[in-house]
Amino acid sequence: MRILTAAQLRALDQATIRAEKITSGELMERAAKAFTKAFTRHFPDPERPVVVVCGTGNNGGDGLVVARRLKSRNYKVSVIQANIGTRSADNQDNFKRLKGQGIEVRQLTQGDPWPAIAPEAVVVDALFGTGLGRPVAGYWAELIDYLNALPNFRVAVDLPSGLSSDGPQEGPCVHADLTLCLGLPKLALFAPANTQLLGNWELVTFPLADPDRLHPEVGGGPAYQATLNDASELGGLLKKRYANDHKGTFGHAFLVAGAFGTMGAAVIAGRAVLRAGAGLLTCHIPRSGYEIMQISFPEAMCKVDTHRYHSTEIGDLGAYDSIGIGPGIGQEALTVEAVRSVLSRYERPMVIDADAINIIAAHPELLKLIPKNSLLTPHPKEFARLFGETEHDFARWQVQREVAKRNGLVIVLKTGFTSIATPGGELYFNPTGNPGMGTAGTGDALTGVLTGLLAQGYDPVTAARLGVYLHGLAGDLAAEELSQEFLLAEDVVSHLGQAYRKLRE
Ligand SMILES: NC(=O)C1=CN([C@@H]2O[C@H](COP(=O)(O)OP(=O)(O)OC[C@H]3O[C@@H](n4cnc5c(N)ncnc54)[C@H](OP(=O)(O)O)[C@@H]3O)[C@@H](O)[C@H]2O)[C@H](O)CC1
Ligand SMILES: [K+]
Repeated sequence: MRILTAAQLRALDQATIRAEKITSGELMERAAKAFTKAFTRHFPDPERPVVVVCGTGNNGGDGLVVARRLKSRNYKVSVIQANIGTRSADNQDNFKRLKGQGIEVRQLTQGDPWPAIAPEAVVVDALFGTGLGRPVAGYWAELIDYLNALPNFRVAVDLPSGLSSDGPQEGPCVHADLTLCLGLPKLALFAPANTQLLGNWELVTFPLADPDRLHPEVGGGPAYQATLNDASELGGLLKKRYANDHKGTFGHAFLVAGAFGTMGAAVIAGRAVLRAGAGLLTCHIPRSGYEIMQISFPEAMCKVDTHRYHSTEIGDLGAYDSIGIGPGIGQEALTVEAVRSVLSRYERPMVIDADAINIIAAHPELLKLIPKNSLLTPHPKEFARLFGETEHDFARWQVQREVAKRNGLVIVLKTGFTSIATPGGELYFNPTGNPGMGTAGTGDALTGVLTGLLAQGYDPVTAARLGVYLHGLAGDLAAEELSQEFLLAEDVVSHLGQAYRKLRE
């Protein structure tokens, strides 16, 4: 699913109107109908009052339609009409259509005292959406502050009012508890800095023209900002397994992980390699890790380093279909040389994580040695060490894209909505995963999953998109069963089976 800018979304609306020979009012009706359906799912009790705060653009127009539709479902709904500017045509029409419906409408004009809102009411925020042209200021900014200070539950129509859809946040913004985003996702939904403003968000879909078919009109195509990975597409990318396949078919993965005190990273990553479906796994570990590995993970083969505590000399790499390097390896001088040697000798895409990333950050000349199309999986701090600090999320995505393209790498930036930048210049966002996965070892599990997918012959971009999705979905399924608090990395790994099953459905 494409992520469009506000301007592209406007063009897509127009393209939909032309292609389907509908009016803009009918399109607004579609959007508001879908919103109302989602809203009533969240708030099934019609006795709970709903106050819709409407602006004068089409976001306000959506709000007016939502009020009318909620009223027809017997909700106790009223409207606060903020007279911000000139009403859009569809706003005007829908304002007229409120008459005679028995809906209380309170007008709010600059300078008016703030309207009282009962604390149990759900506030529907329809002041501004994607048409925001500048930071909100003056009286309307104070209205936003007033709404934010209320104890009420706030549901944003499309976006929290005041949120910049395509760039860093400027100015005041409604703090939504729930955002029901209309039609297609906007980039702002994925920015970690916007988490508090958006609350939980959901996409509310309704029939819109396909932006890929209409991209000349929408001004998109390669210029689309990004893509949100969805199950329907990813499910189709899973490889089939055939009766005569065997462990050789599914690849032999090699993992360089663990050191004295961090052998758990090797165990978790190793399990994930095989649970993701690789046929064979060899782990390179320091001598002191040998018993730990063999006992806790008998399915793995071990190559033991000459050093007792660290990996220092890594032998022949020719036999392996994929390599994962980094979890728990530390940054000892001899390990740095071992990493350098692996990077310079291996010629196929590999997975580089954790300490291997920190080693590369400390020795930038290593970046050029990384085999083309390899996967780098930094979290934001590691990303900053590698590629420098950025001012905001949007700038970081830009840098992520540039460095992926320039170096021919797949860069997996691990955030709430992990982003994947490809050598071809695309940016994908992942929708699965939950805060319960912020626990030790889940990153090692991801390294394992990605290494396991590469071993099975998935191309690196598909491996990244699938691996991040499956890892997050396994975490979601585990959290559903066990709670977010309880979650351990091994729970994520042990739910990979269910995640595969669900994705194949
Ligand atoms: N396909 C869909 O998803 C559909 C979504 N729809 C909804 O339409 C809005 C976008 O509507 P639009 O009319 O383009 O814009 P807004 O309603 O968000 O706001 C425009 C009005 O607000 C004024 N404005 C903008 N910034 C400010 C500001 N900082 N201070 C005061 N006033 C501001 C603007 O006035 P200008 O002076 O800038 O011209 C407009 O009056 C989208 O979010 C969805 O909710 C449609 O229903 C169609 C389908
Ligand atoms: K809004």
